[in-house]
Amino acid sequence: MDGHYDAIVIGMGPGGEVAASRLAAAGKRVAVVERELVGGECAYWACIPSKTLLRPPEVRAEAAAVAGLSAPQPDWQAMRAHRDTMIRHLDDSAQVEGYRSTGVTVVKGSARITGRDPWRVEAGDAVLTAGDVIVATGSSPIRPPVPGLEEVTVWTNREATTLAEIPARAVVVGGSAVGVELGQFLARMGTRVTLLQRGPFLMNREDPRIGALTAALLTRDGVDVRTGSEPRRFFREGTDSVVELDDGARIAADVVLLATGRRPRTEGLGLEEAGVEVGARGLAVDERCRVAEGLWAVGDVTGVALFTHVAKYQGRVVADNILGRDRVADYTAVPRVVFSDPEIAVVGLTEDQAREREIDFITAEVDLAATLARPWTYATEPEGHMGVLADRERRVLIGAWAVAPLAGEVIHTAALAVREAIPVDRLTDGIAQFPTYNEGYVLAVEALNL
Ligand SMILES: Cc1cc2nc3c(=O)[nH]c(=O)nc-3n(C[C@H](O)[C@H](O)[C@H](O)COP(=O)(O)OP(=O)(O)OC[C@H]3O[C@@H](n4cnc5c(N)ncnc54)[C@H](O)[C@@H]3O)c2cc1C
Ligand SMILES: NC(=O)c1ccc[n+]([C@@H]2O[C@H](COP(=O)([O-])OP(=O)(O)OC[C@H]3O[C@@H](n4cnc5c(N)ncnc54)[C@H](O)[C@@H]3O)[C@@H](O)[C@H]2O)c1
Repeated sequence: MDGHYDAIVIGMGPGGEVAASRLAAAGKRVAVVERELVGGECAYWACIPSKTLLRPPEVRAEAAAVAGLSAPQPDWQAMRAHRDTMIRHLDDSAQVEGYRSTGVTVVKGSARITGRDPWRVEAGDAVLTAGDVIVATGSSPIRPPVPGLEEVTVWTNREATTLAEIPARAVVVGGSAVGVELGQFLARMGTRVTLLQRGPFLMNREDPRIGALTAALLTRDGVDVRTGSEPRRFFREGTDSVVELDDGARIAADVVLLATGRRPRTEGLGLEEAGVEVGARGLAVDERCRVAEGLWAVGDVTGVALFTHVAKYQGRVVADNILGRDRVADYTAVPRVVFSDPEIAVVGLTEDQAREREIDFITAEVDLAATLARPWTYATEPEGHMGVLADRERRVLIGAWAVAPLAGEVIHTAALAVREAIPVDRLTDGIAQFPTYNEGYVLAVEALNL
């Protein structure tokens, strides 16, 4: 395994996988180092299990919401078995074999950078050198520094997405993507969920309107949403995990689910020793995802935007640059979708971001049920809201959002408009298929009255 390679990839989540596959396909000698499972957090403990688990309760709720159907009963054993299939029973041997069969050297172990010029990486007994190293080590959950956390039953995304039994009571700490998705899942599976969010709004990276719509959808599913609330201490009482809030209130639960954000996984990589600075947000990269000469980073570890599609995009950017095709990353209009029911989808700038950039902007919102036919053919109690933000001067969309069924699909129409700066006049002249949720965009853009 020792030897010199064209490129070494550290971490084989989605970012590392895309970079490694592209470089290998282009004929480069590639070694990859993975300390857990090839596929990374996304494949085993994040995107894939969570979206797999969310789907049956979503279908159940959809069935209950159309005329003439009654809600099917969830079969937890079958759901769990399918989740286990989707996460490959936490076995990556087929993935490892797949890479080896294409000539990629796969080293299982924790990588450490021990030299530069050429870059030298050690993992277990292996010593590898290469002209290019790509750090793709992802992120770990943040544990809030609250006293007593070690005394209670704590779940991070790992325990929550591989859960074997549905807990009776859960306190979810954090009200953004992880808290909303997993909080809704648990509530729909019968858990009594209390969700604590510091600050006044859920989804606090987005506009407050989205936070309000999110709170409404969770509340409808029975989640006790407490904004402006955070744990002051945790303690155990018998078998209960008790959370004491900053206002003194106490909530007894079976599990405390941490959904409090993530930090870059850079510890133990030997970066500082190699003269590479690591910031609190992650490994700072330039517009080509370069950290230093011959050192690149992709995915969550860069802190740019913690999404699989961004990790994969950065993997493509880095592979192209290493292959001599100069390529600069453009993060305009990255979709941000929370797979709740209904879905929450956002793209482009929030109002605060537009203000910070001193853009003269205008917004409009449409109530989809009040304006479109599709919500009525979709469900007996239709719902859905869609909003747009436009730059008055440039006459283009700079942001859009939807909280509606299929919003995660529909948002790509707006993503294209924002990314390509399609003039508002072209958008209002658009013809969307009748009856679809997509028709909402023409109405929303018209409502801007630009
Ligand atoms: C519950 C949850 C649900 C999510 N759902 C979505 C979703 O639906 N859509 C979406 O776009 N994003 C989602 N995300 C975010 C997504 O999981 C991450 O953005 C994505 O996994 C980042 O990919 P990555 O390649 O940067 O890192 P990771 O997937 O974290 O992979 C990094 C890999 O590096 C390895 N590694 C780390 N250090 C070393 C080392 N020193 N040596 C060797 N190997 C190392 C790790 O073992 C790991 O396999 C979700 C996140 C969570 C927590
Ligand atoms: N569908 C998706 O694409 C998807 C799904 C899940 C996660 N992710 C990604 O994973 C990353 C992690 O998600 P996340 O939701 O854990 O993190 P986040 O950083 O997006 O949100 C954390 C939330 O927890 C709150 N919080 C933090 N500490 C708290 C405390 N002590 N008490 C109460 N509230 C507290 C914050 O105010 C914030 O709203 C995100 O960047 C997200 O993009 C994406």
